[in-house]
Amino acid sequence: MVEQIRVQGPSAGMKGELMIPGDKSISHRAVLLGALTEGTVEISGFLPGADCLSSVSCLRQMGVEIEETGPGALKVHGRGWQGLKEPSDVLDVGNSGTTMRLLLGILAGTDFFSVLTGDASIRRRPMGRVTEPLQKMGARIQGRSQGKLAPLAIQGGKLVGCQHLSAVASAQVKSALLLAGLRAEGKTEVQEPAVSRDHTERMLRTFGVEIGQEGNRLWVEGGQKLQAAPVQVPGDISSAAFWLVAASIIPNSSLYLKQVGVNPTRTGILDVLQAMGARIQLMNYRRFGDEPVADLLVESAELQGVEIGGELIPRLIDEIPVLALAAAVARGRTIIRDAAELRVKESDRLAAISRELSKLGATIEEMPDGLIIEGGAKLVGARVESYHDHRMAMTLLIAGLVAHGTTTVSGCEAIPVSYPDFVSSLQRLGANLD
Ligand SMILES: O=C(O)C1=C[C@@H](OP(=O)(O)O)[C@@H](O)[C@H](O)C1
Ligand SMILES: C=C(OP(=O)(O)O)C(=O)O
Repeated sequence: MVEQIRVQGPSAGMKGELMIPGDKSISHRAVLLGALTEGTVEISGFLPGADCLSSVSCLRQMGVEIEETGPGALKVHGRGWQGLKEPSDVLDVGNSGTTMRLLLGILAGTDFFSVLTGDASIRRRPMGRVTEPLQKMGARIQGRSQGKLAPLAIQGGKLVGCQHLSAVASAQVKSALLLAGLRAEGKTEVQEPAVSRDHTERMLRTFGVEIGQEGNRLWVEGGQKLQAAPVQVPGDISSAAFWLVAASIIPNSSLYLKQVGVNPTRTGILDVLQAMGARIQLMNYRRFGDEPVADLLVESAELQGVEIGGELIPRLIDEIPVLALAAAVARGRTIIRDAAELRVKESDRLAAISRELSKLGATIEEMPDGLIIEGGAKLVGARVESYHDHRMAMTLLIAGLVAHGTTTVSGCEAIPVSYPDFVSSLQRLGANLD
């Protein structure tokens, strides 16, 4: 993927059908949890994004055999915790926070030593939210900043079940602690301030694990085994979000997005766009295993500003950059609150989106935990920067489609982290790129 892409705008209406690539969160879990079963997990619709491939390569270093049997088709030969091998070199998670945090939860319950690192962005991201509760369960973890920053060294061993109260609604924290809990003595409980995505719980139940639940509080008893079952990965609503916004804000557009995961812990973007006046229809509602799926038809619409915050935020956390673009061209003001988590993603997404959309003519004020966006901007092309953040790069390319003139987006090499076909899909839909 080239580092820099130029877009000529404004784009004519976008029309057509798109198969949305596999869900990143579910793809990670299919291989990571698949490796913990004692059978063969057949996966279809796996996302070949760089982040998920980092999960695959770390597992292979731990002796897990993962075969590619076709496009998006993998066979994971599970080894159970006992069958995992001490990696003979450092595990590199690349740009993937999900790989690092879920692997920490798994490694805590092994009987060997591992070292985990990643790229410059990963080495800045907070890991104390996972390492501290794992240490409380008995894991021995060391790293920079008193074990809060990667590289991290972890010596697996005997764990004891604990009660954890997470300060953030984070599926990565919740998943790591539940996984460690499966290897701990007794009961492990995790409570989060709001519900985060629940793919781990759904997949663990599919693999035969019993999980207790009362509202935002979950618990597992240690010593449970995972049984292999096939996993069909739905399309990623976080990837569909770019098309939902593009088709809404480019006049005369109509896009049919196939096979999109519509798990209610992920559909905040649909609720908010619909509240803004977007024309989105859900069709052919069905299930892929335990995950709900639908096709989405989106057509251009006049959008209006909204105010969002609270429990909605974890349901659309990764979509906020592209939502900010929709808000910038909508009528009226949008206020986004309670989204300070965006400051500790691949980039500081609150700072990045307000700075870069402002360069295109948007009026955005950054708050410590959100954004105030004055809508009605007439965007004009400029040079913009993605900070090596895949979601920033894709948002800015869509912004370039509505801006008048040339928008030059740098940092596009990050796009394959979550959406390897994004640029070719844009071209197929007629976007003027070079
Ligand atoms: O568990 C997951 O697959 C993810 C959880 C979210 O992160 P947090 O757990 O840090 O909220 C999300 O932003 C990330 O893209 C993927
Ligand atoms: C934050 C993201 O992923 P991760 O935390 O896995 O790096 C993302 O994909 O937007």
